[in-house]
Amino acid sequence: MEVGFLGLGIMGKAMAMNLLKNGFKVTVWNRTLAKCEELVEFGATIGDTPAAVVKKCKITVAILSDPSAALSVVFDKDGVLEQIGSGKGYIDMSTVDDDTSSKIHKAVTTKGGSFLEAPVSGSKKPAEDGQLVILAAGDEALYEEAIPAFDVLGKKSFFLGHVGNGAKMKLVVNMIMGSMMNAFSEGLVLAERSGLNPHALLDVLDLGGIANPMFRLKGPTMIQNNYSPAFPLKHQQKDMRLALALGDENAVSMPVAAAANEVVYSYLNAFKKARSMELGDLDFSAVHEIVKIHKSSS
Ligand SMILES: NC(=O)C1=CN([C@@H]2O[C@H](COP(=O)(O)OP(=O)(O)OC[C@H]3O[C@@H](n4cnc5c(N)ncnc54)[C@H](OP(=O)(O)O)[C@@H]3O)[C@@H](O)[C@H]2O)C=CC1
Ligand SMILES: O=CC(=O)O
Repeated sequence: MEVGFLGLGIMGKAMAMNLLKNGFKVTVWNRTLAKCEELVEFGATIGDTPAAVVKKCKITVAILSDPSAALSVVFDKDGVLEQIGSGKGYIDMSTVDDDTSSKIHKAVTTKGGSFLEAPVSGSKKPAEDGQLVILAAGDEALYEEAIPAFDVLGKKSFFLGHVGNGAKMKLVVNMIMGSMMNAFSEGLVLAERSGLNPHALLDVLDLGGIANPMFRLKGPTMIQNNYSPAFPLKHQQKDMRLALALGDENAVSMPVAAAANEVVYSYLNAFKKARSMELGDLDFSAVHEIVKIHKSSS
């Protein structure tokens, strides 16, 4: 199966590599073209533009940073729309809001192509290991056609119905994750400042009812102040922002998520403040630094 792949960031690189290692023919494009070279060593072909990739491949997958990147790759000059058409499928795996996804869906289908949104849950390591959870919605025939690729990329795929449902599911999940990360950071700081060993806290958490892979994976590195990016903080803040907007649209009050994103006691704008301190490219667990700063200054 020949697949086009747009976007070779942390996730895209790992995912495209998995496809190559599993026998797919992959044509890649990335805004910073130099990032394509590494994949060529593993058999990838480079497309000069998104349009060139779509022209060559029956199915093209994209995973890009945010709504504006997702729209730009489709609608700008040399973009996906220039070559999409009957018999071609476009699968956007970026985390975006349902409005963005719907705009892309409308444009692609107006030109006769088929569209699937398929954001993923799971971070750099699950992407490398082919253990993502795929949250697909849109064209069911394209979903069925993409199953061999999804089986390589993920451990489980969900088909959630019409376009927008995948985007919304992903935002709900990441809203919960962002709120949990704030609470976890506060717990680590509270343990340390009250004279407890934070490693003992991790052991206790891991044996109880709130044990989870995120605490297990991130806890030890957070204690070491190591925020090497797997899921960049700037993307987590984008997801909190989009989830809060979804809450607004549906008249759902989300004080915990709002607090995580906007106002938590006196460290206002936890995620936003972290961005302004240029922590945005670090892992989202770097929110821990903000909690620590606040706890020192209060
Ligand atoms: N990292 C993670 O753990 C997870 C991330 N996600 C989501 O997946 C998506 C990608 O994440 P990740 O790989 O971590 O992000 P990265 O920041 O590592 O990569 C972003 C990608 O988007 C491209 N890009 C950004 N702006 C534009 C633009 N205007 N036009 C064209 N291309 C652009 C970048 O190109 P360039 O190289 O030129 O900058 C790069 O390929 C995001 O939506 C994120 O929320 C979902 C699950 C897990
Ligand atoms: O979107 C991030 C993730 O870990 O999932």
